[in-house]
Amino acid sequence: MSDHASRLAAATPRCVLAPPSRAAFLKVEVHADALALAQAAADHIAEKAEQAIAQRGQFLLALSGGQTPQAMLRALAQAPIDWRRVHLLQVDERIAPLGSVARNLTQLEESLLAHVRIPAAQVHPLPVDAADPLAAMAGYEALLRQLAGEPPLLDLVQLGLGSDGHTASLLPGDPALAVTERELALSTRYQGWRRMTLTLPLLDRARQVLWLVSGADKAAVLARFVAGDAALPACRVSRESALLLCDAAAAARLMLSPLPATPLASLLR
Ligand SMILES: O=C1O[C@H](COP(=O)(O)O)[C@@H](O)[C@H](O)[C@H]1O
Repeated sequence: MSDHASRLAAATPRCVLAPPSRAAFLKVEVHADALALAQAAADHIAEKAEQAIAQRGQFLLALSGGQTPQAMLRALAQAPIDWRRVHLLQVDERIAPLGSVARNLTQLEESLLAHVRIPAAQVHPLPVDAADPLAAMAGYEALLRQLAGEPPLLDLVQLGLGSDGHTASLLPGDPALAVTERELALSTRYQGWRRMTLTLPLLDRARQVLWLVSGADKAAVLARFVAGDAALPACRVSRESALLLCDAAAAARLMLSPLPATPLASLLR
């Protein structure tokens, strides 16, 4: 861990505001390491689940794939969540065979679904196995409207940040980034697979977007993301209801300001 990162973690400035401009303000929490980050993310999701269930009777949660969420999924499996009231959706998925290690669903099943009592009918994998993916996508959009209203509004969407600045399967230069009239889109081939992804309007509408970023290999792209580098697909996602959780290694290149105990802090809650 760099000196800057250790100081950041040691001082435990868990809540910080990342400038550069008011419009780009992002609430950030830095945690000491990947394990602390995973636990914090699981605790946060459990808290949001409790609130949503108390207020609306259900919790609509969309989870990303990749390596970063794995520890969080294991922590989530131990969290006090009423899974009977949860609907679980995927943020994105590779068009790969069922059970393949390339599928985000495979890891979701191993790390979370095998350990919690969520009714099978409330797990909604993206329909990448369909013979006609476009028709299946329309069906999934209808399901979203049925569960989450018109237009659909998810309670919490957890997003990751790829080293190239992609998030979900919204990839640099991909036409799926420009889709505004649909809730789902297909990407071009990327690292061997075409993918299905939630689109920007659906992500932007979520009651909360929870970013999860871990590891020194993400420090450079995270600094660009926090600074609002418009070249990154991840920077296209609204920050209005966003919270970024990262570990100190990923935060090593961030310049952050402590969240003041002023009216501004309450505005951001
Ligand atoms: O390809 C993907 O990568 C991103 C980032 O994954 P990470 O392990 O580097 O955090 C992920 O958010 C997305 O769901 C996944 O399909």
